[in-house]
Amino acid sequence: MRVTAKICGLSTPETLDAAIRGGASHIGLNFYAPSPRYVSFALAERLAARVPGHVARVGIFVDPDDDLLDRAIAAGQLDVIQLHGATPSRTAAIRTRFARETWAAIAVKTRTDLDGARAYATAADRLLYDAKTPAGAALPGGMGVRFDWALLDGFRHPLPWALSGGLDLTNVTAAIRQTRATLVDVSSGVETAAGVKDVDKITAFLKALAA
Ligand SMILES: O=C(O)c1ccccc1N[C@@H]1O[C@H](COP(=O)(O)O)[C@@H](O)[C@H]1O
Repeated sequence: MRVTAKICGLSTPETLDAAIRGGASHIGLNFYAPSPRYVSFALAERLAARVPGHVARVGIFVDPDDDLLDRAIAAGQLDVIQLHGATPSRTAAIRTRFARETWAAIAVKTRTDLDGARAYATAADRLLYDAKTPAGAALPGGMGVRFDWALLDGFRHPLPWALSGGLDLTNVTAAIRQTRATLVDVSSGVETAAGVKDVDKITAFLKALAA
């Protein structure tokens, strides 16, 4: 079973290049202003220009308006829109309007949260199961929180999916073995501090997938 990875929240050429060199299938550019991984349109444009055609550029958004999406898609040459906090109807509208592969992030803590994924079956192209961050947390993702992967046991996925939330070098192999994920997504697990990606951590994480 081949497993691919999205390295999310990249904001420097060095770490972006490490993700590409290491074989990431997707790279993520974060357009949520409160995030420590936020990239301006100008930076997104410079980073996107370094990404070869076989690597998909994913934009991360939290309930974005159309203007932000317009500008970010152009700047980041985005192939994929990753939505946090968007309702199924808004997700479907974005997918139709922008004609991009669209991922719905599902914030998971309980089986009921997971069941909520079904509402996106005709709205999105892929589900990103991510851990629900604590009430009052500054961000809806990117906080290194993981959910109980056993919740995925026997779940009938309504769409292709990816596993996210608190993954790192120490747990990604077990996560794949347990969930049978074929696409994993990591952000804080390849950082030395919030928003500071690390070339060696990115390289080691991607190497673990190839082993
Ligand atoms: O990373 C962020 O700052 C962020 C902000 C707003 C929404 C999502 C965000 N990150 C996404 O969260 C998941 C998991 O991150 P982690 O590996 O647990 O740190 C990942 O998909 C990021 O795209």
